[in-house]
Amino acid sequence: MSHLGVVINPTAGRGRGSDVGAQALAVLRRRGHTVEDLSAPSLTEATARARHAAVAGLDAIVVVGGDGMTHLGVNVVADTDLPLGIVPGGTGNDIARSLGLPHGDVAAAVAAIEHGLAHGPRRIDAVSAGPPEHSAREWFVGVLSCGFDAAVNARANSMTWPGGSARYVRAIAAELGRFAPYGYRLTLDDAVWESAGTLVAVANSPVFGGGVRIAPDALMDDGLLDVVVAGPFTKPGIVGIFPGMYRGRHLRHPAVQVFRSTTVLIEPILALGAHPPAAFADGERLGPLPLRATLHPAALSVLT
Ligand SMILES: Nc1ncnc2c1ncn2[C@@H]1O[C@H](COP(=O)(O)OP(=O)(O)OP(=O)(O)O)[C@@H](O)[C@H]1O
Repeated sequence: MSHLGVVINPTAGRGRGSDVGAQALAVLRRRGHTVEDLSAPSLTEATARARHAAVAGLDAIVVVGGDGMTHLGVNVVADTDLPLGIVPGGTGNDIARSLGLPHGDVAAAVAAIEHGLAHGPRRIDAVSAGPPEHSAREWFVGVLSCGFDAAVNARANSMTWPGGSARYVRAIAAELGRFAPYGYRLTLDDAVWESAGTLVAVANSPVFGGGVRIAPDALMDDGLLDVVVAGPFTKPGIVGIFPGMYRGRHLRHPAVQVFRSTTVLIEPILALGAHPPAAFADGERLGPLPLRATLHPAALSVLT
């Protein structure tokens, strides 16, 4: 039996997180594991508690929630041998889905964790990102984005009403109203893309934003980032391309390109367009450009 540190986000999945978390604790304890509840009132405090516990002889950290909680777990265990278990309880759960983890079924999620504990974790790539001139880095495993969707995300987070997906509809409308193409320079392993653009997504996994297949061919264990860039769309152009993105159809558009690279430096070029919005990674705010993202092969152990 294992010694597990569990971090629950009670607010995940529009408030379902605390129920899913209570179920996860009960199932894990019933299965004979020693469980330490490391949850806290905020993401920052939960991260600090998990970091503290991680060095005290746990067999794994288990997060309960959405992509934000996976992001927390990744930032605790990346580049160590401590494995990460995920009980999906978020709204989108894009990373858990990309890993093929069961969602909506706590017992099945716990079975996947136990399978990983018994047979050894799966190693996947993780990405570190931060300002090029500083050593401070944050990890992610999903998608970093610093285009139109990041502006929408930031705006939705600043709104107090309405709730749920209606908030995103309102945020999209507001951001479309003020949209002008952004100016970017991307320096990749063997290419430079310098252009006005609408979207830049640095993808380790294929899906973000609650089911948008932004980089359909991205693999989490191929040692490469899929860097998706979109040229300067008009406002109707953005509206037109969006529905097809759930199926990855945007890649057929001549203004959309995908680069593969192990590292990417993203800089704002104001001579080419507006200042791009601050980046989000795994759905969490990362910070303003310039940013460098570097892929670390097999840097994360996940229980699947
Ligand atoms: N007690 C808490 N512990 C951890 N995170 C919390 C807590 N309270 C609020 N949060 C916030 O929850 C957000 C992460 O939510 P999470 O991703 O787990 O669920 P979700 O948004 O419903 O799912 P998804 O991202 O998959 O759509 C973070 O931005 C964090 O600030």
